[in-house]
Amino acid sequence: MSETKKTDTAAKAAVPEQASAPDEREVLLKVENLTKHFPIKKGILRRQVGAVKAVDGIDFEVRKGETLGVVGESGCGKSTMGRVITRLQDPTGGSISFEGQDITRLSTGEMRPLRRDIQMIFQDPYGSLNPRHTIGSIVSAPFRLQGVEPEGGVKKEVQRLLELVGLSPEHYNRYPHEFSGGQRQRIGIARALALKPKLVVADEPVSALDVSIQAQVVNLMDDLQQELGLTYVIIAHDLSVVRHVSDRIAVMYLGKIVELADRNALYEAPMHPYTKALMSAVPVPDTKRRGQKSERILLRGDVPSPIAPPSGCRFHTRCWKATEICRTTEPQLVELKLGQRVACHHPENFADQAPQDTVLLSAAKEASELVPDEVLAGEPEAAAKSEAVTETLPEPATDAKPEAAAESESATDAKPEPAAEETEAEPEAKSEAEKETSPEPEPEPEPEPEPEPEPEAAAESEPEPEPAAEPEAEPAAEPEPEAAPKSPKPKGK
Ligand SMILES: Nc1ncnc2c1ncn2[C@@H]1O[C@H](COP(=O)(O)OP(=O)(O)OP(=O)(O)O)[C@@H](O)[C@H]1O
Repeated sequence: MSETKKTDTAAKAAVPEQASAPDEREVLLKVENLTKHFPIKKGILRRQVGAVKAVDGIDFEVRKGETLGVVGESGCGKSTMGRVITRLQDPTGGSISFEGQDITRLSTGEMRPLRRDIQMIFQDPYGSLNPRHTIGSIVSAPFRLQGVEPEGGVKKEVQRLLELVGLSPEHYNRYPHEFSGGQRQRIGIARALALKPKLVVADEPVSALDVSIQAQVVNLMDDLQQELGLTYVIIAHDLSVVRHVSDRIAVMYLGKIVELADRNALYEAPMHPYTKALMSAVPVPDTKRRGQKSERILLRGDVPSPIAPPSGCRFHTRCWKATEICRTTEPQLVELKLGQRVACHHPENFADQAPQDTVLLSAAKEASELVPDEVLAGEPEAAAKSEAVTETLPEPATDAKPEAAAESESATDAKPEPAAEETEAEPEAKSEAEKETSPEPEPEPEPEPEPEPEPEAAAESEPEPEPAAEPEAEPAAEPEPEAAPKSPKPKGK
């Protein structure tokens, strides 16, 4: 992350103002038109009757040393995207290249050497560590699986890794249940870093943690990035975590990227209405802005089903600016400002892309509501209603579509649930995905299928003696390590 800062500073000196310099760093990961559809099968013959379009044509790239944040509501396909780009799941279509090598269709065996370079950190620090294995065994699994003998021996290296993530080398022989959530996540991070990966995909790395611990883990990841030159893709369901750590942010909605921009551009002038609505969910800690007028955007309605996404722009059913073109024509993700790609016919903070199309869809008039903070503050029910909602920054005047903007003074309930039909989707596929993250106390050591970065899979292959009974050690091994700063360090500061 410091590298980013240095790059930015150098770039600013070299290019004319206003255009933030294009990032010249080498592309590490490139994803083109990536899709992942889970088939829905019915009947005795298990005929395919549809598909959950979890990821439905996304393009992005990640440069060496940068952090790409991926945000979006639950069910928009973030985790699926993470599992597909790490090749824990096979894509349905599109391409993934890592360091210029096409890895889209590599077999398990062909992927094995690349497992060292591409690692994943999982959301659930309780579920992702095998409770029957010691910390030493868990963190050393990648060495065993890859047949790597670190200099000085595995034990010494594991103890060094434990220290690196702020744990004590003495923890080597302890079991996961002896640790707090934050400590467990550190163990997961140590395991992910064991083979010095180039790319780390972190799927909601802190959302299962207590708020007071979240900042410690975020700061740890930040420090490790600087120390080890890591490249991160960090997945989160809201903007408050990724805003501190990301260089660029991709906003996903129903399997698509709707906006991809530098962090600052996204925060200062979001262009997609959905980004704006999401941002209205981020509390504004900035004291300078506290006194200013702010309002919350309440999105109405649920996220539509990824089985049958809406035509045209997928957000049109919940967008307060939607016109006929939004219903009929899918907007492409295009770079409207330098470093800011948006898929919208009527973007915020920019000229309208379809100025001739001015008649709002009737649904748009009720799609959302802007509720001033004062109103919410004064009305308990209104405040309760807006639980899932946010504060938005004072809206910069929308140059395009003033009527639409005016119409947009209406409200929404954010955070809908994924469609119920989804549960019907291909059970085998689902269980495969679950396998990846569930800890499941396996009966006995199984033959190792492949050196997946996947924790349990890795841990399970361990032919270790099981503790006869859960070791009756004192519960919390230790208080959270080192007094880390309470709040995440803003990136680039
Ligand atoms: N293995 C699977 N089989 C069938 N459908 C799946 C599978 N995995 C995910 N899905 C569906 O794909 C869609 C996207 O799910 P995904 O978990 O990627 O979303 P997400 O944005 O990460 O959500 P969350 O933040 O809740 O994890 C959802 O509708 C989900 O039900």
